[in-house]
Amino acid sequence: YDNLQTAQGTSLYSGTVTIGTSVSASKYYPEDLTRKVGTFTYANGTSTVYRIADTDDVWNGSDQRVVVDAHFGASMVYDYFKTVHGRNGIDGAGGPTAYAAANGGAGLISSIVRYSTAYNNAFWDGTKMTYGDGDGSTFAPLVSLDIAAHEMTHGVTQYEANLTYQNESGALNESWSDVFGALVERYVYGESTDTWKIGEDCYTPGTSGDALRYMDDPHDASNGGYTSNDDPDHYSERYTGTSDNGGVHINSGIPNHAFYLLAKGGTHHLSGVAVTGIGADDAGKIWYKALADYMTASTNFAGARQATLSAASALFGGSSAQYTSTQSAWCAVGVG
Ligand SMILES: Cc1cc(C(=O)NCC(F)(F)F)no1
Ligand SMILES: [Ca+2]
Ligand SMILES: [Zn+2]
Repeated sequence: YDNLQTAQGTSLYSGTVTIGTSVSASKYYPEDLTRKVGTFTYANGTSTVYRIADTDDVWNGSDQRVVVDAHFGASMVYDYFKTVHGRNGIDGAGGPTAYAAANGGAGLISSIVRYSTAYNNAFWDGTKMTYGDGDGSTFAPLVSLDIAAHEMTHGVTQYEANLTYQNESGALNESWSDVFGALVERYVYGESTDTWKIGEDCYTPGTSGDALRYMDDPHDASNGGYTSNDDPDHYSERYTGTSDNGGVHINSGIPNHAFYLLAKGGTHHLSGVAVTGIGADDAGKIWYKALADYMTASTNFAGARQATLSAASALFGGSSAQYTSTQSAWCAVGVG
């Protein structure tokens, strides 16, 4: 929601849009032909998708807020990967765009809002982004920037390592999405304590200060410690059951915390291992290169440690502070 003002103040989406072969006059669509990013909507509670239009390009209707935020989010995710990592879109080639092309728009990386009814989730389905409105209690509409980046990073992972979505490789898949969710939010709004919270802008709208996950403190000790947000932050605490695809949203706390310690430094509350922070920019470069060049579908936590060490060595050298801190970050969380 916090992006609506941007749309009201300026013509964030302006001008005519090429629709198929003809150009429509003075009708405004949230379709950015430069970034190849477009946002569509489900008709309330149906499975019919349509292109939402506006006549004056001020998107302040009650059903337009989620469109603005989803489109803003996708645009910022595109800009982050292009500007920071030199990656063009989700698939690395300015796409995938087939979905929109097949549904009446130009070829665009598509986001769809208002999925289902009171749907407390968001997801990348292999070709496009989809957001629920939330039930208004557990979630407000799930169009917050870190969630958009989290989900669209599942797309990036799919075209790169394609980490199998279960057990340790699945927890890495989830963690890499949380990491780039945090990094995109930091890229747009600057670093703050919210950077390391996931979903804080849409989780429990009736409660301030909480979040879906906490990279700086997966156990969420601030909330009385071992609570509903009780995710592990050390390998010795990993979940080994079968729910949640083998704990993919639970064990993600372990690599999430490794990334946090690498970026910000600190001493692990359980292992007592101290990590000298290298900053989120260099940590993000290591994490991206590991995903793109060294990780595969079956990579586990030990493999992720090795992949990030290989990336740190390639980027900064095997005796660099970045390499040494990558070693200690994984050691702090009990991996390697
Ligand atoms: C349990 C559980 C957590 C998630 C989750 O993280 N979803 C992505 C988000 F965008 F909705 F946050 N899904 O099931
Ligand atoms: Ca956040
Ligand atoms: Zn996810």
